[in-house]
Amino acid sequence: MERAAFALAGAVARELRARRGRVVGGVVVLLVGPGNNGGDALHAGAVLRRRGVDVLALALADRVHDEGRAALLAAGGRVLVVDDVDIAVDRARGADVLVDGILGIGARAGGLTGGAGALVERLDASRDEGAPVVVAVDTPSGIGVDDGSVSGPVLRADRTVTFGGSKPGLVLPPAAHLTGVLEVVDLGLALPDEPAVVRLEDRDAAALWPVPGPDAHKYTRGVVGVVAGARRYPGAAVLATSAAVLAGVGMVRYLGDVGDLVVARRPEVVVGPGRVQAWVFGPGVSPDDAAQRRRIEHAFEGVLHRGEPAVVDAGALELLPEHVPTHVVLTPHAGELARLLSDRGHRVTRAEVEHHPLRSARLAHELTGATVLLKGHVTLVVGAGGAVYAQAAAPAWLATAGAGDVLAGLLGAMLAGRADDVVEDPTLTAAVAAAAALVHGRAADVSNPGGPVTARGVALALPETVRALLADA
Ligand SMILES: NC(=O)C1=CN([C@@H]2O[C@H](COP(=O)(O)OP(=O)(O)OC[C@H]3O[C@@H](n4cnc5c(N)ncnc54)[C@H](O)[C@@H]3O)[C@@H](O)[C@H]2O)[C@@H](O)CC1
Ligand SMILES: Nc1ncnc2c1ncn2[C@@H]1O[C@H](COP(=O)(O)OP(=O)(O)O)[C@@H](O)[C@H]1O
Ligand SMILES: [K+]
Repeated sequence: MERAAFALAGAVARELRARRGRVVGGVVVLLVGPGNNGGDALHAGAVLRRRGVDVLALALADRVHDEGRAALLAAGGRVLVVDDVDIAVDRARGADVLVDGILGIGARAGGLTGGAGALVERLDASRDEGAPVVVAVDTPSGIGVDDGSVSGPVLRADRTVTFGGSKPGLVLPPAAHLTGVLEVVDLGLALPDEPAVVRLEDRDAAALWPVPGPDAHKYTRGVVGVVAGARRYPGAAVLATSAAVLAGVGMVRYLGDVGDLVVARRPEVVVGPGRVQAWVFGPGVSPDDAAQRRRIEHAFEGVLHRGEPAVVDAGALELLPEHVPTHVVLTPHAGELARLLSDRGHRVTRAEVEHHPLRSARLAHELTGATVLLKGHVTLVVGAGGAVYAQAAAPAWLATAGAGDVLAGLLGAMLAGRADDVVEDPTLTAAVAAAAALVHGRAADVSNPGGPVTARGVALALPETVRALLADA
């Protein structure tokens, strides 16, 4: 606990220096709950008090960590037992830094209730320019530590100082939005080898990228077959094929009704059937389009019997066979996932998927056998053996029509390049899908850092994004 408290005090001191230029004379208010999480906050408060910081602990439980409380008082800090929420709000608002030590990994489901819940709700509703910086101890209090669920009020943190190792809830939506900058403090504890939820870094994505060897030719690099678009939605075909071409693949084949347009925009694309190593089904396809429907149903034969990997997006999700291998990747957004689950007897709404994205993606994986990539601000991937990835590299500007078509084409190219590998190693598909989400988000930033992006711009930025990723690895 001592090590945790020192690291936490260090993080708070840095925030004080950033806000006021100096640590001495800063005002820190600790929100203290009943357990060790509150104990960490109190011990950190004692360290800060000895550095000349004015520290007030608001005790939000009948009893708080005895040793921590004694340490803070011995250092000259103050403890106020909260029985009036108005007074607590007033004190908390006067702080430079608020330390959220209400609950950590011991939090039960159901979120913050009582005085703590009321206080947090009031504080979160009044965050303006001058509001205190919030540093969460271990986790923002009240989140679902194992599944990222949010079932009550949570004080959004600017920074979370977490101990021993990251926790699933800190990277899973919706709680991931409440974490702020994540700082992991190594306490030298023995932790399980594999964290339950993985976020790939740039160098992981680089290692997964299908880089052609010196003796490569177009068929060894892989051919991706794209069944997308219709007279009504020709753009989806252009975007999906463009992304596949620009991600780098041996060849892109297009099957559909708008081949002329696709070739006019991307002369590299070959129109018509032939051997492929991986498929992209669905962008811009409506399930009532009989011709595209036939093409997709026919191509699924290859997926089921010849082991061809596939990306199943948008309109093709409704054509998914009952059960498919894990080298099939579904790429729904929350609305499409709600539809897919409802069609299979689990009635859920889009809002329910957004509230419980991990549970929903897991259920879809269990029901279909497919690897499931659920798109959103944090993109989740659930694959073979229940492996979970959570990628959050994308700017919100990426939420624009056609961006999903680009992701489908990009992922199809990656799967075509590693088709044998993903069939041989079922766990690889989810990693490749997570890498595609990472590259997609990075490409949005590369196309126009900090500003609006277009789906076409994201596709055009893929070559530069991949080059930089490989160069830095
Ligand atoms: N486990 C470890 O190895 C370490 C833990 N540390 C700290 O200890 C924390 C965990 O401590 P605890 O296990 O004491 O758990 P917490 O401090 O998270 O809280 C547990 C207490 O809160 C109550 N409680 C739980 N959910 C509640 C809810 N929804 N509403 C009201 N009351 C609720 C419980 O009855 C219990 O009294 C970590 O988050 C971290 O800050 C650190 O000191 C470092 C090492
Ligand atoms: N708030 C957000 N922040 C970052 N990325 C987002 C956000 N919302 C959506 N995205 C991403 O934008 C893309 C949108 O895809 P999708 O919903 O399929 O759109 P479309 O079908 O029009 O192409 C997905 O890759 C998704 O992960
Ligand atoms: K906390």
